[in-house]
Amino acid sequence: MSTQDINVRQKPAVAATGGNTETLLATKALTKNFGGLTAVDSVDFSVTEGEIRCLIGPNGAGKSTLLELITGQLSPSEGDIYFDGEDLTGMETHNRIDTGLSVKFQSPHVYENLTVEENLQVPLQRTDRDTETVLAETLERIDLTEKADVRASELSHGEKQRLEIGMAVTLDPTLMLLDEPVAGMSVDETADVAELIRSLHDDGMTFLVVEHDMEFVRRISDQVTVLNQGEIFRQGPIEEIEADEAVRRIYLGENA
Ligand SMILES: Nc1ncnc2c1ncn2[C@@H]1O[C@H](COP(=O)(O)OP(=O)(O)OP(=O)(O)O)[C@@H](O)[C@H]1O
Repeated sequence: MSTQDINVRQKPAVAATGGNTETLLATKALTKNFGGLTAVDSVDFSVTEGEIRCLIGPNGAGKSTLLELITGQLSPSEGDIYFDGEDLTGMETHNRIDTGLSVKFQSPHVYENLTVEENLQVPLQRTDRDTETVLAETLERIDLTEKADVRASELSHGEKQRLEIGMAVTLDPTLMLLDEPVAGMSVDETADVAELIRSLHDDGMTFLVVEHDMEFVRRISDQVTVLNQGEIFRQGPIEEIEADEAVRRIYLGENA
């Protein structure tokens, strides 16, 4: 891992270069059975370098299962996962993180008794990045510089979520996986996280985001994948997805 400034990434965003279409993550016929239930059903899914891809779908569609297969918390029943040209299938979660994959789960996984800065130091122990520089930049980026010495237990829900995104950011991942990053947040907190994601994206980070909050999806993503009953139901720009009657019936009808 390099000690580069986190604001100066080696791989520029698609937005900045205007046309990189390299596939970063790909699943091939990925399947997960839980007994008689097929939660993820032969899914061919890909994320292109430089994009913010949102994964939506009704409750029980298989979104979290797909994410957990990608992170390695679950093993597939069948199929393969490729990331940055490497076959991840069968690789342990911590080794996947070393390939440039980082994840932030739905509920904050911060260390309540540690300060904000100490929390950010935990993932940095895995790397040879310049701790002082990365800490200062990450604190500023997640807008918690003023609270660097405050215990995580004292933070609001939104601040904890930003801190956990910050912990993932310290690893300078190529692909960030976020599971419902704005669940339970106020409108203002949601806007802050949207801004944080967009700014990380502008610096070249690729995102795969599972989210129910359609206003948030509209703010951050161009391309959306709709999962239904373990299968890809639709993929396309957010405007098309929102205008699609069949999608509205299976999903947006609940939230529109
Ligand atoms: N460990 C498990 N054991 C058995 N069944 C499971 C397990 N995990 C998930 N499932 C089932 O797999 C299906 C897909 O669940 P999953 O949590 O992936 O859906 P989701 O799209 O993330 O839903 P939500 O939006 O409610 O979080 C559901 O029917 C769920 O009950």
